[in-house]
Amino acid sequence: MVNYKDLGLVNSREMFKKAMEGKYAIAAFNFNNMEQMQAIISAAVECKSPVILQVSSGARKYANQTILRYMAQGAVEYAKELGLNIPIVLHLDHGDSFELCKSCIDMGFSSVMIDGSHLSYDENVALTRKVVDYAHQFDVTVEGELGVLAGVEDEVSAEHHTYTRPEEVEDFVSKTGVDSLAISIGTSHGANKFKPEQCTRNADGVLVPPPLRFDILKEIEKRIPGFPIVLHGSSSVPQDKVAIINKYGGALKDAIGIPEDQLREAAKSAVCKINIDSDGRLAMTAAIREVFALKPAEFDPRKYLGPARDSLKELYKHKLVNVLGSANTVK
Ligand SMILES: O=C(CO)COP(=O)(O)O
Ligand SMILES: O=C[C@H](O)COP(=O)(O)O
Ligand SMILES: [Zn+2]
Ligand SMILES: [Zn+2]
Repeated sequence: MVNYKDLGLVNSREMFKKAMEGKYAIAAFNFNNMEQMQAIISAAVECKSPVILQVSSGARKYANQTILRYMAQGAVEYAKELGLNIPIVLHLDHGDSFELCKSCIDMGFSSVMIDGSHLSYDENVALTRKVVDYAHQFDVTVEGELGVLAGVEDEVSAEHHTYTRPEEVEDFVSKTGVDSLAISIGTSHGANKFKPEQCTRNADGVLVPPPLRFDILKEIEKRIPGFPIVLHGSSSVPQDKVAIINKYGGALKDAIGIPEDQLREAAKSAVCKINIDSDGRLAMTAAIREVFALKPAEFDPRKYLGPARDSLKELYKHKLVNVLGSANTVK
């Protein structure tokens, strides 16, 4: 048994409280390897921002949960070495069982998500409550979810959005005791968030996605005032990265994300945590493809993972400074 407090990590409670008061959001960036972790931490330190290191089920399979936990522990030391002791949360993304959440809590995660959104309402409440009861003994914070994102939610695939029903949130929050709530208002995972036929085109012929359902968010805020809300599937799918990938042999078709203006607006509301994974994947892939295309004689992984890490760091800094607004909140 390891408690996150002994590793220098923090839970999300204080972070979300400040984000709510300061009208900004905390970035939760997914990581699977050293370069991603370094890019996240160095960006957050330079921006004087708190940050959430997020571990998905795919990351656990790819990199191993224990290794990722040690990397997060290393991240705390790394931040100090870079010159600022920023608050860092180690969070389990889309936990799908009590056992998985327990194993993360027992090995030093400071926050977990239990995603019961695909279950019946009553089953979701019961599972989430069970995780909260365990987690709170160790002061670990818990994110629950109501509503299903379109596309692929880990192994759970949903054909259509099932938007969060505002009339359920009060009951869910009070029965489960969760610390934050992920909702569905039109975002989805991956780099193809909308089909072209769902979009309109602007004067330049560029696809414009349908707006997020801010009306649902407002209704939720009214029913649970001051309660931290989480937005999954919040990559913006930068078109310059998509263009570089396709220029150098990639085949991304109709890639489209959530416009940054809408995330900026969300960050000012009760949305305290915004999840971004796909944008980092695009930044890394674009940088690596470019090196492969322009320097075909390179075979030292550091010669392409290095530029990928630099590009990731720039992307993360942009998110913290220009989109989520969490920069300069750590003294
Ligand atoms: O929600 C996410 C992780 O839980 C990531 O969403 P994106 O695929 O939009 O980056
Ligand atoms: O929630 C989805 C995340 O973007 C990560 O998914 P993953 O399991 O492929 O790492
Ligand atoms: Zn879900
Ligand atoms: Zn997600």
